[in-house]
Amino acid sequence: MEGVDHLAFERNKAQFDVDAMKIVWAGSSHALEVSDRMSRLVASDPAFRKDNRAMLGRKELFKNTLRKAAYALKRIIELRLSEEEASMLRSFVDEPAFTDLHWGMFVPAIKGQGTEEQLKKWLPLAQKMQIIGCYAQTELGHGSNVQGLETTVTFDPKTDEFVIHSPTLTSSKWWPGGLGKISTHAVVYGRLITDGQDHGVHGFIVQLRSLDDHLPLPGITVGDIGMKFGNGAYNTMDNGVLRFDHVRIPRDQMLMRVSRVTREGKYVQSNVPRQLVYGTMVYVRQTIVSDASTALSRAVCIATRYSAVRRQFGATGGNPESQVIDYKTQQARLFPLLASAYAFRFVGEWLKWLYTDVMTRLQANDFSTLPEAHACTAGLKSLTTSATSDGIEECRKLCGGHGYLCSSGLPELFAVYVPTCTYEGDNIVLLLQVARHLMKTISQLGSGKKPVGTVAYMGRVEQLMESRSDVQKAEDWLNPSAVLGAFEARAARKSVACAKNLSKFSNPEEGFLELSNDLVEAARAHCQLIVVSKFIDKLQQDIPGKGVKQLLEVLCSIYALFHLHKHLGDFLSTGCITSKQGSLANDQLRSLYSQVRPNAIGLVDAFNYTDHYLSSILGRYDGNVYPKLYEEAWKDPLNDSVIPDGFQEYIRPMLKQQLRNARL
Ligand SMILES: CCCCCCCC/C=C\CCCCCC(=O)SCCNC(=O)CCNC(=O)[C@H](O)C(C)(C)COP(=O)(O)OP(=O)(O)OC[C@H]1O[C@@H](n2cnc3c(N)ncnc32)[C@H](O)[C@@H]1OP(=O)(O)O
Ligand SMILES: Cc1cc2nc3c(=O)[nH]c(=O)nc-3n(C[C@H](O)[C@H](O)[C@H](O)COP(=O)(O)OP(=O)(O)OC[C@H]3O[C@@H](n4cnc5c(N)ncnc54)[C@H](O)[C@@H]3O)c2cc1C
Repeated sequence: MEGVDHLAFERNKAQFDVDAMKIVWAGSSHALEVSDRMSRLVASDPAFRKDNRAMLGRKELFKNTLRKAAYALKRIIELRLSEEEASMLRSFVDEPAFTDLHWGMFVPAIKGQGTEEQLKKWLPLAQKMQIIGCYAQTELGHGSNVQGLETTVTFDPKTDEFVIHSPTLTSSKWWPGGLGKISTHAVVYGRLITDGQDHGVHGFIVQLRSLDDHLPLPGITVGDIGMKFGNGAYNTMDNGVLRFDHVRIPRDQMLMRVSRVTREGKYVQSNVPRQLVYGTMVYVRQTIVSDASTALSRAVCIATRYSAVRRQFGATGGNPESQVIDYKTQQARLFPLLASAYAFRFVGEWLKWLYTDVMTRLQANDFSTLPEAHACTAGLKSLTTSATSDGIEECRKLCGGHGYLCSSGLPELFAVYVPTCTYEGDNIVLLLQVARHLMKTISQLGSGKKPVGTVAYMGRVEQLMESRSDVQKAEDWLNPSAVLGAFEARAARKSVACAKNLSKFSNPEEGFLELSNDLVEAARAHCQLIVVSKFIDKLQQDIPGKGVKQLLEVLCSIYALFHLHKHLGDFLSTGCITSKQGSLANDQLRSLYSQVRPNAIGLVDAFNYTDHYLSSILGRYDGNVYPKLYEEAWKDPLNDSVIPDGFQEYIRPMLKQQLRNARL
């Protein structure tokens, strides 16, 4: 039935102010107003239709993406949208495109690594999209190991130019988004060589294609690397391959904030740490954490609404069957994901603050918080993207068979999302970076250096090695200090155990390789502690709205106790809690799930997603699932004709032959 809200009875159950929660989710009333306006603008414009993506072939799909990108820019200019509004509009278009890399990496790379002069020259061109850029770092043979890149950039003092060359097949740039077909320019990373000396990896602005006819410039071979996972999905992006054959660029196209090459060919390092060459990755990892909460909340919104619509078993006395959301097993799978979506939102907010703070300090030549920023962005990127990818897949299963249909929105969401576990740093490689930071922190404890920021708890390591949880009844686990105490003790003990084992190796690098599994686990425990503690910090703020804070407290406890239950082995084997306390946490979880149940639909409504953005029949706001699923099936091109192409050609003769054989 059109126009009827099939979920109204669920919405009436909410015990909190959903509109106030929308503001908390968006970050502020202003952010909510802008995102609401931009999402409706996109949803109401047929040019941004996206329900046919899975049916399109690669070329059609790609052309469609280019049309949308050009149209989005036209609308941004016509409507005189601010930078904030434009960025929101692009995100609600919801289609991976070359513009993600242009705005998300090319522009930030120039901003972060360019000199004032370079910013003046390149930023206006990029911001007006008079040039389109990408981020060309990864090579066919080298991705994680950035120091291992092979592309050479050799200074030629005779002409005051750099010569860029791809000396081997494995040095071909491979993967950069937007590179394959569209970018006119790239920030290319290669080994800087002056006077025969290799100075390691640096970034350079390189023009790839003519601004007149879009053909590759001399010496450049460039193309798309081919179809990727899933139909539609990330295939709207032209991930590319690029080779250089002694391509020349002017000296002033080296990004020279960190170090520079003089006219005479002298390599000069500034006082800025060389790791700033990796700055763009830190920036993007930070944004990926907030995006994780968006992707997970989309999947959770679909699975929650559908779980309230779907009924199986339990029809008694003429009553309808039970809503599957009432099954405790469904709640125990779904509600921790709902809690994780909120947890990632708040840790993402905090990480944005940390990043902004580091940037302000860098301007004042204070580089002291850079290692913390690197460890936090790397670790939280890893933790949140792995949990979100697994969470989207769990949401698909929570929707039963219908979750496997493209019209559920979940297969495409998963296919688009899952490479976040790999790009911008493989998740295991990044956790190993966190582990290095933890081991370094522990090794410096003896020197009197006080750990600060997210490793400050290591300063209390002696106390944490001895501490015992004082939880005696299930409700004690609602106390934030009980939860924090357990998570801090577990993280500290896992790191200390690694440090002790490492000290047994005469060669620390050998030890690091040998113990890498334990180190990854220690890093994960540390990152979970950060998420829990930032959720708790968020709850210290003034949060207005009837029942909003109380419900967030419930979600915070669910996030923490779910992970305590999931990693019970860790908590028990490190002796942080007893098995009795572990089972009390589980008892408390059951009660928390019951508190979420009447509020579940309200909590996903608070994400304020339009049906266009969700792109899911199962997650429709009005819950009118079955008639729409039925309608949608008939739209499949296979149903255009009663008898499909190929039947007369292959199946009819086969049937006839089989019938003939049977008669013989
Ligand atoms: C649905 C519609 C919307 C669509 C949404 C799509 C979203 C669009 C956005 C993006 C699209 C996708 C973008 C993907 C782009 C990419 O993938 S770009 C390529 C990214 N590549 C990587 O991330 C490579 C990973 N590897 C590394 O980062 C590093 O090489 C490493 C961290 C593994 C370090 O290797 P190592 O060789 O050990 O390090 P060194 O270089 O020797 O340096 C060691 C010291 O430097 C410190 N350090 C390392 N990284 C950083 C950093 N980033 N910042 C600060 N410091 C850093 C490290 O801690 C060491 O310090 P110490 O010496 O003090 O121990
Ligand atoms: C969709 C997509 C978009 C991308 N976009 C861009 C882009 O715009 N620009 C760009 O430059 N790049 C881009 N990339 C490349 C991406 O950044 C790399 O693929 C990523 O950094 C992982 O590196 P890799 O492929 O070399 O993986 P590998 O390092 O080869 O990983 C393979 C396996 O080895 C393991 N491994 C590697 N090193 C270690 C270690 N030290 N210890 C333990 N295990 C290890 C990994 O965990 C993994 O299991 C993109 C990739 C994808 C998939």
